[in-house]
This record gives sequence, structure tokens and C-alpha cells, in this order.
Amino acid sequence: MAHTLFNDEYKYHIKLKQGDVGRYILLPGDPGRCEVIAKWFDNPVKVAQNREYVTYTGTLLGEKVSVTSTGIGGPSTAIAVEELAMVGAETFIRVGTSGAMQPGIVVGDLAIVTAAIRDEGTTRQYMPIEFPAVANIDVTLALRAAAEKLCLTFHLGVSQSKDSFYGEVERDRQPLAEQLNARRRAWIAGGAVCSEMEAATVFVVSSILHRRAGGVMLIVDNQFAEAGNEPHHQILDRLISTGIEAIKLLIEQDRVVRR
Ligand SMILES: O=P(O)(O)O[C@H]1O[C@H](CO)[C@@H](O)[C@H]1O
Ligand SMILES: O=c1cc[nH]c(=O)[nH]1
Repeated sequence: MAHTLFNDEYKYHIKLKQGDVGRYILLPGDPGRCEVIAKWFDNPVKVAQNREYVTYTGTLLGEKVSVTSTGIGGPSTAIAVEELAMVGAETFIRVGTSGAMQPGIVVGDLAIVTAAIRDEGTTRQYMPIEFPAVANIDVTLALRAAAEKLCLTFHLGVSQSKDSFYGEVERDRQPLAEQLNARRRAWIAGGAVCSEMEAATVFVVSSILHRRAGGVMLIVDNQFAEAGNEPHHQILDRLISTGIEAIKLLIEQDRVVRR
């Protein structure tokens, strides 16, 4: 039976049609971050806003690029990736905020996410848990090259993608504190670098759709250390500039391959 909701030219949630976005998409969770990111594009235009999904499209190196917010968590993120792919998106870079998972990682550092712990529910409705949430190697290498070029401090590694922000950041007051703390100790022992809420979904859904995805996170909290004194808006440029530079590198590489 046909799903009438899915046949519209404009996709149901993101309200975008083919041609509205470029092949390269930055994915912040926060809709408010889209306008800030779009200022880094040439000729940015707001092309849609619906629910948590805000989209701007512009160009970088003459190539059409876009930024779309995913909202918080797996369900809305899966919808964003699915519908963006339907209208022509090929490469996704999540640009998010996160908490540090290792003592040596401090507020203002970047985490370039190579894979994600599927500590959430959305991707279980796509793939059995044995399937890994892994970033695309070319996107990851572009993010690393971008952070190096910009002389930013970064950590490469695994992110914990979770569903409950307060269940995790306020673990000790939760009814399941013991289990939550034991699981967190396991992620830390395994070397996880950061904790956030969407990378696993971006990676698994992109894998299934045969699209490329990677992720860079700005560390905004560290439960091992006293808070730093740099306001988030001052360090946000590190996150955005790394995502923008990585897209430029990928555009250049893709042009060589296509030639
Ligand atoms: O800054 P964004 O991209 O929203 O990412 C992080 O911030 C939100 C929680 O505050 C979650 O979405 C988490 O993944
Ligand atoms: O610990 C943190 C900090 C920011 N965002 C998260 O999802 N977790």
C-alpha cells in the first residue's frame, strides 16, 4: 500500500524538496546553531523551518552545501538523515556539543568521533545491536586534517550516544544510579572520549542508506574537572570551523575523483 505522507515533493518533516540542499550537510542538534553555521557559507539562504528542523543552504568553494538541525536525540535525527538523503544529501557531518569521558579531555577541546556506542533506542529499530555505528573513514580523515590545519586540540575516538541527558549527567540521583555508574565506568575503561546523543543514529542510518557520515564534537562539560571559564559561544567557532574546513577538503577530494 502506498504511504501518502511520503509522496510529497516536500518531505514531510524537514519541508525540503530535491534541489533545496547540497550534497554536503552539517548536522547540529540545536536549531539555533544553524544560523551561526550558515554565516560561514557564501550566500546563505534559509530554505526551510519546521518543528526542530531548520535548514540553510549556501556554497563553499562554489559547491552547494547545507546545514540542517536534527533536534535532540535519535528519533528526530533519524528522520533528518532519511529525509535529507531523499532530497539529495550524500555526506553528513554531525557538529555537536558533548561531555568529556576521559580526565585529560577538557572543555574547549574537540572530539572527532570514529564510532559510537549505541546506548540509545533508535538504531535498534534499524539494525541488530551487533551492527557497529561507525563513521566513514574519508569524512573522519577530513575532520582530522581540518583540526590539524586549524591547530585545534582534538581527540579521536568513540562517543557514547545516549537517550537520557539527565539520566547520565545526574546519575547519582537516579533510581538506577548503580547500573548507570557501572555502565559509564565501562565506557571510560573502553576509552570512550565523549558523550552526546546523536552520533550513533547519524552513523547507522547513513550506513544503511549508503551515505557517508562523520562527526566532530565540542567538549562543553567535564565531570572529572572544575568548569573552565570560556563561555560556550567563544569556543563554538572551533567546532564550526572544523566542520566547514572538513567539508572544503571533501569537496576538493571529490572533485579530483570525479575528474
Ligand atoms: O549540541 P547538540 O548538537 O545538540 O548535541 C548535544 O547537546 C544536546 C544535549 O544538551 C544533545 O543533542 C547532545 O547530543
Ligand atoms: O555530558 C554532556 C554534555 C553535553 N551534551 C551531552 O549530551 N552530554
